[in-house]
Amino acid sequence: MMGPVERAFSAPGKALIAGGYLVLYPEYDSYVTALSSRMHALLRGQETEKHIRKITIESSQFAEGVWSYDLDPDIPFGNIKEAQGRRNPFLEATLMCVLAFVDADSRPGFDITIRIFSDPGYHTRDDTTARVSSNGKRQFLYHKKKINEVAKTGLGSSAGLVSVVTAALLSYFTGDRDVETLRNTVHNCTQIAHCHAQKKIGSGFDVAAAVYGSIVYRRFQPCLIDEILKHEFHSMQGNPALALDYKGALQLLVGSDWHFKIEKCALPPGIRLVMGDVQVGSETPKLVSLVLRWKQANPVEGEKLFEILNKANGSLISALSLLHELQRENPAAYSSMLKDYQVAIENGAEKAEVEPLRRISAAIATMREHLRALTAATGADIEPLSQTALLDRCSRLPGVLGGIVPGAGGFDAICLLVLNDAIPTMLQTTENDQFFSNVKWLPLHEESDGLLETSPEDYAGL
Ligand SMILES: Nc1ncnc2c1ncn2[C@@H]1O[C@H](COP(=O)(O)OP(=O)(O)O)[C@@H](O)[C@H]1O
Ligand SMILES: C[C@@](O)(CCOP(=O)(O)OP(=O)(O)O)CC(=O)O
Repeated sequence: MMGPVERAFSAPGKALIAGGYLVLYPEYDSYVTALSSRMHALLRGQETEKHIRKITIESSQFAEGVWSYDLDPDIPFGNIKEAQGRRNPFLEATLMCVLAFVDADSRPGFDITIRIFSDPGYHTRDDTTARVSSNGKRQFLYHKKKINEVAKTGLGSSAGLVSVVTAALLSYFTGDRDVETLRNTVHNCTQIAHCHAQKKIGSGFDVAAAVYGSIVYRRFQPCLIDEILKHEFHSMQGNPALALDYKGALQLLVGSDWHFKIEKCALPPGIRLVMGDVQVGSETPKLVSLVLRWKQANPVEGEKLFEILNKANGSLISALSLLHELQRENPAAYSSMLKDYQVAIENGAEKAEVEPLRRISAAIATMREHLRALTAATGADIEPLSQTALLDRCSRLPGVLGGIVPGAGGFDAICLLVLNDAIPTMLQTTENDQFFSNVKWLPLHEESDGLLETSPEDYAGL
C-alpha cells in the first residue's frame, strides 16, 4: 500500500567545556555538552516508493532558503546540482553521501521534500520575527537575510543540519525509524559529509554531539577519512566510473569500526551550565592555526603543555563523574550536600568548602591556568585578559563553581557551572552590576539527548 510519509528528526547544538585544541588529537578526551537549541528536519515522501526524482530542501527561516536537486536517473548521487545554481555545500555533500550509501534509484521518480527548522540559539536574534507552530510546541525565528549572511553563535549549525538531513534520508530509504538502530550509521555518514563540505577533516566533536548528545569524546584517527575525501565531488559529476568507486569505498567506510570514544554523560543533578554571550566575533580558524603552528615549532614545550592541560581536563571529568556516583549511592545525602552548600553561600561563605564541589572548582582553575599559558605562548587570544577578569569575577559569585571560555576560546562567550538553586540570585546580582553590562546570559541549558525522532505535527502551521 502506498501513501504519504512524514518523518521528523532533531539534533542538538554543543559547547565544548573541556578539550579545546586537544580534541584535534586522538589521544585526548574532551567533555562536550549538548544544548537545548536543536536543528530539525521534517521529511515528506511516498511510503513505499524509494525511487526518487527530485529532492527539495526548504529552510524558510532564511531568505532564498530553497535548494532543489533533480537527481541523475543513472547515478543519483553522482550529479548533485541545484536547479537554480544555488550553493549549499553541506546539503550537496549530505545528499551525495546518503544517496550513495543507500544506493538510491531515481527511476521512475517521485519527489521528496525536507523542511529544515533551526532553534533560536544557533543564530543572532537581531532583525527576526517569531512564528509558532499550530500546537504551540515549537517557536522559530525568521530572518530577512540569507543563511550565510546571518551571524552565527557557534553552536554548530552545520553539524546539526547534516545530522538531521542524514537521519531523515536514511530513515526514509532504509524504512527504519528506530533512532538507536540508525545512530551509528547517521554518525559515520554525517562525519564524512561534513568533512566533504568543509574540505578538511575536523575533530568531529560537533557532529558527535549532534548525533550522540552530551559525551566524553575522543576523536577517530583522521587518516580513516583521508582516502574517501580524495574522491573529488566535482570529478565524480558526470563520471559514472568514479561515482561507483566512491560508492564502494563509502559503504565500506560507513560500515567499519571507527575506534573512537563516545561515552554518554550529563552534568550532575543540581548543577547547571550557564552560557554568556560576551561579544560576537572570535575567529576559530585563526586561533586554531596559531596554536597548531606554535605546537609544531615548539614540539617539546607544546607536548608538555598539552599533557598538563589534559590532566586538568581529566580532573574535571572525574570530579563530575564522582558527583554522579555520590548521587547514585545515596541520593538523600547528595541532596543535603547541595543544600548545605546553598545555605553556606546564602550565609556569606565565599567558596566551596564541600570537597566534591571544591574539586570541580579546583579543576577548572587549573584548566584556566594552562589555557592562559597557551594564550601567552601562542599569541592566540584563547583566554584574553578581558575574559580572565570576567571569569574571575564570575567565579566569585555565590554558587558559581567555575567558568571557562568554551571551545577554542576567544572573546565571544563564557560558560559557567552553577548550582541550580543559586541561578536566580546570580542572574539578579549580575543584572544590577555594571561590570557585567556586556554579558548576555543565553536562554540555553544542557539537554543531553542527541539525535531524536520528533513528531511531524509539532511543525504544522509553520
Ligand atoms: N538552518 C539552516 N538551513 C540551511 N543551511 C544551513 C542552516 N544552518 C547551517 N546551514 C549551512 O551551514 C553553513 C554554516 O556552517 P559553518 O560555517 O560550519 O557554521 P557552524 O560553525 O555553525 O557549523 C551555512 O552557510 C549553511 O550552508
Ligand atoms: C579548537 C577546536 O578544538 C574546538 C573549536 O570549538 P568551538 O566550539 O569553539 O568551534 P566553532 O564551532 O568553530 O565555534 C577546533 C575543533 O575541534 O574544531
